[in-house]
Amino acid sequence: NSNTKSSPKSYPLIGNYLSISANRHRFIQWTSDAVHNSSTLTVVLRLPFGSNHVITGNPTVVQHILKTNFSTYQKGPISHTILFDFFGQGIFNVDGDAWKMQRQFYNHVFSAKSLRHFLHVVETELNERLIPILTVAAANNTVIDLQDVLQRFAFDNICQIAFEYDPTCLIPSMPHASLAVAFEDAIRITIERFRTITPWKIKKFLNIGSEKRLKEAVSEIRDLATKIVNQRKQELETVGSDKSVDLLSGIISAGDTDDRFLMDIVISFIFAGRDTTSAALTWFFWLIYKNPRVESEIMCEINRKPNSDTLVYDEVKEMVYTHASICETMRLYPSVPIDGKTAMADDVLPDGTVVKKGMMVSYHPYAMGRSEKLWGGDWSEFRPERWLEKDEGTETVRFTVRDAYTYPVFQAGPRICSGKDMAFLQMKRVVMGILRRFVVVPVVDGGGGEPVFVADLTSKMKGGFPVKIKERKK
Ligand code: HEM
Repeated sequence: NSNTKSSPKSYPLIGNYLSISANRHRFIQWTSDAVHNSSTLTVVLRLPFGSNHVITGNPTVVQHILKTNFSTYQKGPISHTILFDFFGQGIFNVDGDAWKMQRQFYNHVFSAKSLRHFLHVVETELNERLIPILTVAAANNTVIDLQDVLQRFAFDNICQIAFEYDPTCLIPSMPHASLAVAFEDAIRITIERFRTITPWKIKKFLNIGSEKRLKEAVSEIRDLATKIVNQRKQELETVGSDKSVDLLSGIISAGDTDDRFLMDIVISFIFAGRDTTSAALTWFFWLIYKNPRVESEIMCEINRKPNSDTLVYDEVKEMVYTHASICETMRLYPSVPIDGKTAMADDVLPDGTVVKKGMMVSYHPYAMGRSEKLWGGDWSEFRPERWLEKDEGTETVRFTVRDAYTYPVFQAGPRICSGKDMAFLQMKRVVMGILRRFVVVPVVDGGGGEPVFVADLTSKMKGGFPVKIKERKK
């Protein structure tokens, strides 16, 4: 790429394979550096045997692939095959009519009415499960893994809203660890398929190594999905579909009862809901620990709210400073740090990069959030104020919406995350529920250390997030 000041070293036949392989475990940071080093914020990775992977952090290019030329940039057949064993025909792995159909159901599920119901589900899980667990941890001064706790919280939550099924992951005995590990392994191995040139199809055929593990993990996850599907079907037969607002009931009632497809829907939903909000919240608690001024501002906002266990929807919506702090967290640690499409036809990107049919073209929210060009010289500062604006006359603070293509943390365009509003509602309510009662103190010395960023598909802390919980002094 002629725009690149210092692009990764490329060799005939193998392209950038040596650099890619050496940086496989820090792929996100490495590609982020490469994007920053490019004057156009776009780089082309040369893959073995002449295929290329375009990675961009350029908002104009992002808009081009996610909106203007939406039909050219799809999931595509290669990605579909790689993801199929885990995601099947779920929304994350389909294009065209199959996508449109599922998208409509998701839109229905995330209507304002169901968001109100969802807030109620969050509050129940918060008051009956999360707060009691944190209370015990505070009383006993124990170290807990907050990343794990938040994932369990999100898992229970999403299953209840989407399928009216309660997997009871977040209870004091912390059960179902093997299911969580199965999810983790399945995602990691699936994503590794994109980043190795080891022929995973051969390993799969021979049922060896990581592919053997993937098969086991997927089978364990599908067992849970089958249980959920059967339970919903049975309940619909006895109770009828009138009262059900959940996603799965909607699809079953509309006449689609192919079990494999219903399971795919369950898996995609759990995936979307379990890892994304918990990843953002995990980094949020780390960043406010490092920035006590921000925590104090959030506390002022929380203390202005009525001190009740149940809050009305509008009260949670109005928490602008908390909202800004979560946006700021995801600028530095976007839950999905990189996300890819496949070009379905030859094209030229607005910055001049030539794209050939079949090439992967990814946008890189992690690189974008850390770009001086896009966020200015203070990009590394955690400063929620950059999302806020004061109304001159009234002195009220308002949230300012940023251009979705400069901040594509929820993707943008027609396939923008359909759970975005729900995600914010959940995250803000959890932040409020935890901070009103407790102070979260990361265990940095004596084993914890500074968190290490790792990303298979979502931005995690390597080895978890060990914290102590203290009761907040009134
Ligand atoms: C912090 C929270 C979240 C973030 C940052 C986030 C981010 C994203 C991103 C980047 C995509 C595009 C993925 C792709 O290329 O296929 C996406 C899609 C999607 N998200 Fe979220 N998400 C979040 C929470 C949620 C939640 C809680 C749900 C609800 C279960 C959800 C449901 C979906 C769905 C259904 C799609 C597919 C949309 C489509 O393809 O049309 N998300 N999200």
